[in-house]
Parts: sequence; structure tokens; C-alpha cells
Amino acid sequence: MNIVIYGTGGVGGYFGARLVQAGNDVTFIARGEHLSVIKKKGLQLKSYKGDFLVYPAKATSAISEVKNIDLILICVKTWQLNEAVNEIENVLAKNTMIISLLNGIDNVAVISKKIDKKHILGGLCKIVSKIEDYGIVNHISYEPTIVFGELNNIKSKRALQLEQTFKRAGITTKLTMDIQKEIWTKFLFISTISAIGALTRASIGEMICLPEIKDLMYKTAEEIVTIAKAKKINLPDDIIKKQFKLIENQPYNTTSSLQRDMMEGKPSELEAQNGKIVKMGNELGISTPVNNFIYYCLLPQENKARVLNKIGC
Ligand SMILES: NC(=O)C1=CN([C@@H]2O[C@H](COP(=O)(O)OP(=O)(O)OC[C@H]3O[C@@H](n4cnc5c(N)ncnc54)[C@H](OP(=O)(O)O)[C@@H]3O)[C@@H](O)[C@H]2O)C=CC1
Ligand SMILES: CC(C)(CO)C(=O)C(=O)O
Repeated sequence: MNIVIYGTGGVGGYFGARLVQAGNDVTFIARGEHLSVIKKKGLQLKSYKGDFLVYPAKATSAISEVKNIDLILICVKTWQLNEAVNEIENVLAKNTMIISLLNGIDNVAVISKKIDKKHILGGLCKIVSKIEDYGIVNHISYEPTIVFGELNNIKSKRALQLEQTFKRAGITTKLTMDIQKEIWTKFLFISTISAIGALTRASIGEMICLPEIKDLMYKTAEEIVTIAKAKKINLPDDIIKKQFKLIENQPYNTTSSLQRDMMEGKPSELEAQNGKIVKMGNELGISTPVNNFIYYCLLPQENKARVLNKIGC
């Protein structure tokens, strides 16, 4: 399969390298020094599931150089999605599929502003990974998983073929018949742990051990579920209980990518996670006091990181 990984970071680097390992023709979109090193020395994947060096790696900053693409996996940060879509819209072949693996609930809407929905499938991923150094991606923990599905929830021929492509690459894969539910479930999980993690500067294990913080996380989750219900998202009644079981089962030192970015003084996805909850609460007239508190406490730090890195929202 001819695959483009748009954004060769923690997520794109991992899944892209595994797809190369399985024999797919993969082009990595990257930039700056990271791209130079990948071109010179290849893309080095470190993982407890087995290291792999993609060498030589097909890598470029210009997706326009790639023709006849079967699949584009978008793996940039939420605030980088618009720019990526502007480039992607010019290279689509008749049957090109696009899947976003980003966290957040708005990604399909952002992509479909520019691109016909027939190209788009919904998606998300689960993994803990990051760029360790230029040209090096480190998968730290979590069983790397891709969840995806057609927007109209049918089991299409192309989705079934894609499921096989991911599985052959050793990627735990779920082809779902309710992608909206899956995206919101991941949103609930990530927004319950990430910004509180950034605020407390503590790992999941440290947070969950403190009843007061666990209670704060619970209230965060309840506010999200209230909003999801108002938006008619089909979440099961015991969703919070299930999510807390998942949170409690994470390795003690687990942190989220948003939290790691904030702790390193980098721009983060605060706006697309707890900021989004606050915004939706305001629009729907639903009070979200815990998410408001967390979001506004972190906003000055987020704004500072964006000014320092010259990045808008
Ligand atoms: N890392 C993780 O453990 C997990 C992350 N996620 C989600 O996945 C998404 C990606 O996260 P992650 O992989 O950590 O992010 P990273 O920042 O590690 O990777 C994104 C990469 O894309 C590059 N990029 C962005 N725009 C462009 C562009 N126009 N051209 C070329 N390169 C570009 C970035 O370069 P530059 O740095 O120069 O901007 C960066 O190298 C996020 O939504 C995140 O929430 C989900 C599950 C787990
Ligand atoms: C919490 C985690 C690691 C789960 O995949 C994640 O989605 C992130 O760090 O952004």
C-alpha cells in the first residue's frame, strides 16, 4: 500500500515505521532538523515491542512530491491540522483515504471543511511515544492501537482491507461500527487525565492514589459525559466506571502527551481538550466548573508557550 504519514512524531513515527516493516511503501512528512537526520540516517524506532530502523527512509516536507496515495495517516498536533489539510487537499487521487490519529473530537470536521467526506474515515490511536531526538522516536509504553471506521459506520470493503494492512504490520486494530462513540470515549479518557496531570505535574499513578485528585478527575469526567449526552453521543451508562478502570490499570508513571508538552514549556492541545469542554459547556448552557478551573489555571502557561514558540491557536 502507498501510505503517507503526515507528521513524523511520536505517533506517526511509530505507526509509519511498523507499516514500513510490514512491506508497505511509506513516505514520511517531516521538517527541519528532524527531516534532515531522517534523510541522512533513517528513522530509528525504539520500542519494547522491538526496535526498527527505517533506512533508507522516504521522507520529505512536501507531500506534493508523492503520487497515487492510497492512505494518508494524519499525525500532527490539533493546531497544525489546518495547515496539513491545506497541503493534503492538492494531492488526492480518486481513492485516497485519510485518517486522523489525533486526539480531540473536531478533527473530521476540520478535515471535511476542505476535503470531500468520501475520502475520510474516522480514527484515533492509543500509544505513549515521543520524539526522543532528531530522527529518533521512542515508544515508551501502551499497546499501540489504531481504532478506525467509516463515518457512516458501515463495514466497507476498503475499511476491511485497511484492517488487514494494520494487522499485518502488527498493530492492534479495531474496525468500529461507531467511530463517534470511540472518538468521544478517547476524548473522555484523555481529558480526564491530561490537563489535571499538567496542573499537578504528577503521573497517573500519583494522581489516582490521592482521593482528592481522583475525585477531581471524576468530576471532570462527569462534566464531559453530561456534554456528550447533550450532543446525543451514544456512550454507555457505565462509561466513567469503565474509563476509571482503564486509568487505574495504566502503568504508575504514565503521563499524557499534552501533559509532557506543558511540562516542557511547549505549546499543547489544551484548547482541543479541556478548552473544548469549556467552550461546548458555554454553547450548550451546561456548567463545567471543574474543567473551567483546570483550563483557566493552565491558560497563562499555554499562552506563554505559544508566544515563545511564535504559534497561534
Ligand atoms: N504521543 C503520544 O503518546 C500520543 C499522541 N496522540 C495524539 O496524536 C497527535 C500527534 O501527537 P504526537 O505524535 O505526540 O506529536 P509530535 O509533535 O510528536 O509529532 C507531530 C510531528 O508532526 C510534525 N509536523 C506538523 N506539521 C507539519 C507540517 N506541516 N509539515 C511537516 N511536519 C509537520 C511536527 O513537526 P514540528 O515539531 O516541527 O511542528 C512533529 O514532528 C496529537 O493529537 C496527540 O494528542 C495520541 C495518542 C498518544
Ligand atoms: C494517554 C495516551 C497516552 C493514550 O494513548 C494519549 O492519548 C496521549 O498521551 O495523548
